[in-house]
Amino acid sequence: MNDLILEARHVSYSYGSGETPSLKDLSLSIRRGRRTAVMGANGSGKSTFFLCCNGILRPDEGQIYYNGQPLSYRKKDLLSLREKVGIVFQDPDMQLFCASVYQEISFGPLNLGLPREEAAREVEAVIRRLGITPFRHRPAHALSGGQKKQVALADILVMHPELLILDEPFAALDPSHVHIIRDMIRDLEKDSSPSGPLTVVIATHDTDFALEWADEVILFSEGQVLAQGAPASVLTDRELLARASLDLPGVIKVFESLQAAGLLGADLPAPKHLDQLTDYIRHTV
Ligand SMILES: Nc1ncnc2c1ncn2[C@@H]1O[C@H](COP(=O)(O)OP(=O)(O)OP(=O)(O)O)[C@@H](O)[C@H]1O
Repeated sequence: MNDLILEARHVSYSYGSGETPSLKDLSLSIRRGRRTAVMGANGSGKSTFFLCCNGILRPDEGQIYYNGQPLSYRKKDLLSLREKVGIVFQDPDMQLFCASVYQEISFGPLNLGLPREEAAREVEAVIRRLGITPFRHRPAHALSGGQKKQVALADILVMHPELLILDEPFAALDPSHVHIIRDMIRDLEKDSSPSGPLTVVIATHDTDFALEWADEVILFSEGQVLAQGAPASVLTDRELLARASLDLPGVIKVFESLQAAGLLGADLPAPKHLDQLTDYIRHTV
């Protein structure tokens, strides 16, 4: 099986003739089963790239490859691609259109032709798993922003995608809903589809989350890839972060100031999260 689930080669895209291109000769690769964080300033092209990944947008130039094959834009092939590549949009209102939460989550499996009983089993399982039971019969438009995000994720997970793209899943959430969505994301590690482990791509501005969660980070700037690599190297590079309008992770700021004060060894590797930093301190004092 191809190690790369998705690859973009020299992709350019403009929303209209005469518009500044939103993607400019962009090339990147996403490895199967790896957790990838896509980061960059507002307007750097992340959402536009995602829309190219499931064929909603077609590049003006260049090519997207899925499982080693160039995307085909025939209707039948696009429907099949969209079963495999699920996008949870930044704004859940772009995604939710059925009368009730239950109908909303059932729509995909029924539309796919799953027998009613099997579809109901799948829907019940995802409703339980994502804690949607208390509002399962409410109309989607009457939910809070956090609840809508839970339903939007359920909508996609019930389809068992191979590649799951979450576009800024924490945007506009209060801290308790950020926790709920973070726990859901951690729980996704158990998921797999018949063709292998689930690959998750998340667009976020939260460098602490990316440092802890991701295996790989891709930085976007002005429609191009500025850097792609391990979180511990990309997210500790102040110059790269400044060019992508991102902050140094908080845990790295504290780590570096403890090193500068001589309280932690200069040779310690960057911690991935607070617990690791706490361990360093415990072993030093
Ligand atoms: N529907 C559209 N029509 C015209 N231009 C658009 C459209 N959507 C996005 N753009 C432009 O394309 C560029 C890239 O936008 P995009 O939404 O892909 O960036 P982003 O990195 O996802 O930003 P954000 O972090 O704010 O979500 C921006 O200049 C934006 O104004």
